[in-house]
Amino acid sequence: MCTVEKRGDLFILTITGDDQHRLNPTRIDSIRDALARVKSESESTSRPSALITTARGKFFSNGYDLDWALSDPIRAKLMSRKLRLLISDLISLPMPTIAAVTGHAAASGFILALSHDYLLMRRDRGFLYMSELDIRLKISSWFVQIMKCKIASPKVWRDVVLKAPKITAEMGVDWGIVDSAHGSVEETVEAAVKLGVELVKRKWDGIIYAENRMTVLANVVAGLGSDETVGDFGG
Ligand SMILES: CCCCCCCCCCCCC/C=C/C(=O)SCCNC(=O)CCNC(=O)[C@H](O)C(C)(C)COP(=O)(O)OP(=O)(O)OC[C@H]1O[C@@H](n2cnc3c(N)ncnc32)[C@H](O)[C@@H]1OP(=O)(O)O
Repeated sequence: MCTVEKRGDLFILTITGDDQHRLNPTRIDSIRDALARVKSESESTSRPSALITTARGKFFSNGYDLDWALSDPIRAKLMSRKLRLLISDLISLPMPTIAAVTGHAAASGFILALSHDYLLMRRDRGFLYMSELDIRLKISSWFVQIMKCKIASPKVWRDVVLKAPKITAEMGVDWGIVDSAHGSVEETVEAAVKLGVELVKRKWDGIIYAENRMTVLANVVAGLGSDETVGDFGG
């Protein structure tokens, strides 16, 4: 499901498996467990660190596991609640976070990538794709909150949700979604490591870093807990 490698002061969380890395409770729990290990280790050493999240294979994450969820509304609510807990873990993590997107990231998989402080992406393979319109699902209101906090342009919000484009890394850089595009999986991860090392050099206090991130993302934090998001079945 996922592994965590310590490389110097960096934690590299890799979503594993040759499937689509669909977000169901089992996979979400495994990522949350990995984040809990990262948090606890960083607190025990009290050394500044940074998290890089990447994935093996063709997919970063192809979004919710709808096959699992569609059989029962309770399952959909559970999946949504667990994803909101995972995003909350990321937003409150006491270190900088970098998504090294080396494959497709669709809908909640896109949101998982976007919920990192930085989003680096492979140029030749992989789409960021908010697919709800194409698959006849109502987008979650809290997804839009995250997009509005992370992407500057209302025209981009409109296009991402109401045109459901398959966004490449280069398009993502142009639209202000992706921080940088890279030639291969290796180059994307290498660039993420380089960025992580630079950020760790600043020796910020992790608690203060997390508090400031949550202040910047206050609207997202508020949306993660509200029952409204669960009620609208928007995840
Ligand atoms: C009773 C229950 C009540 C309701 C229950 C509700 C459920 C929950 C509540 C609702 C929540 C709302 C919010 C929803 C959240 C979700 O997560 S829902 C799930 C969303 N997931 C999806 O919809 C999946 C979307 N993914 C896809 O459509 C595809 O997997 C893909 C991402 C488009 C990839 O397609 P695929 O064909 O597999 O891709 P490839 O073969 O890799 O590539 C296709 C061609 O494109 C070329 N290519 C790939 N990357 C690039 C690139 N970067 N640049 C250029 N070209 C690229 C690739 O080479 C292929 O080209 P060809 O070889 O020529 O075909």
